[in-house]
Amino acid sequence: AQHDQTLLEERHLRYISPLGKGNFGCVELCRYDPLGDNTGELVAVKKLQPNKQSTLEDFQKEVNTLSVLYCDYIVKYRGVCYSMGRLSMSLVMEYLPHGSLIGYLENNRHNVNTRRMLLFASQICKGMEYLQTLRYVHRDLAARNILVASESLVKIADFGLTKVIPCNKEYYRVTQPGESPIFWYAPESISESRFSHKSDVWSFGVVLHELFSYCDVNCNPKRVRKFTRFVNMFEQHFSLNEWRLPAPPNCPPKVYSLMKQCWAYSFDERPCFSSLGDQIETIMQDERE
Ligand SMILES: CC(C)(Nc1nc(-c2c[nH]c3ncc(Cl)cc23)ncc1F)C(=O)NCC(F)(F)F
Repeated sequence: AQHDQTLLEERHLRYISPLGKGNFGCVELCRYDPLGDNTGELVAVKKLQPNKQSTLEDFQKEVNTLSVLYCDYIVKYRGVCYSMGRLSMSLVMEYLPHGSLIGYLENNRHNVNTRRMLLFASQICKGMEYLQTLRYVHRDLAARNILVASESLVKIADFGLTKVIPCNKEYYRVTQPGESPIFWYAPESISESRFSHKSDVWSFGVVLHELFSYCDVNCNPKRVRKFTRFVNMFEQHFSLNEWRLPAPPNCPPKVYSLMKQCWAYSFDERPCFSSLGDQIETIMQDERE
């Protein structure tokens, strides 16, 4: 698809407040207000600061990725904005007022029930299924990268680490793995830096666990950064004694079994996103009765 290079003018971007730090840069809440009368749209602006980790072409790839994605369950791209004579660029996305899933679940614990979690899980599944049709591997699927659009709609965001799988292969091998959020990584991603749709499925299992534990940090360890000396400990944990996260409190057994399917040690035993979506729909039916 032709990359949609919607060019937005920096002079119409009104800074409002900081939103957070993502992969490759900070993200700010702005209003894109060409009429100058405050009727413009609120947007999330990801400013790239080229540094040792990320270059302009990394950022251009993220823009190209997001600009061809049209899906209800993926954060919408609004355009790019160049400043300082194209020396720095910003990725402009729709602003979702409820923020990331982590904050939302922590603040709305009481009124998010099993059915709502299953609805969110099925939407993330559909978004991942769509990504897969374009041969994209997200590589950073985690509750912190899911945005809440409304109390009944979530969207996948932060495509800074997303890669396209080459046509003649079923996986993507990362050459210089930077800091890696290994708690969400499949074993083959930790030990061989190998990423595929099936490693995204592993991460989806972790997102399911985060969802059903209301992203309660006591239910899962903090973000552990990859230190090579821990790698083999993690690997033997996963394969030999089948170490897996315990079921979150009050998690329906059928949902925990979904998580365990996603955490199959060998990636070809893990379900695909369409099968996961079907299984979630079935569990939703049972929950409705
Ligand atoms: C780095 C950044 C800013 N972090 C946060 N964004 C938003 C946040 C709140 N509303 C938003 N609308 C759009 C976007 Cl791209 C972000 C937000 N809220 C809290 C954040 F920490 C982010 O991009 N996180 C990944 C994402 F949550 F988007 F998956």
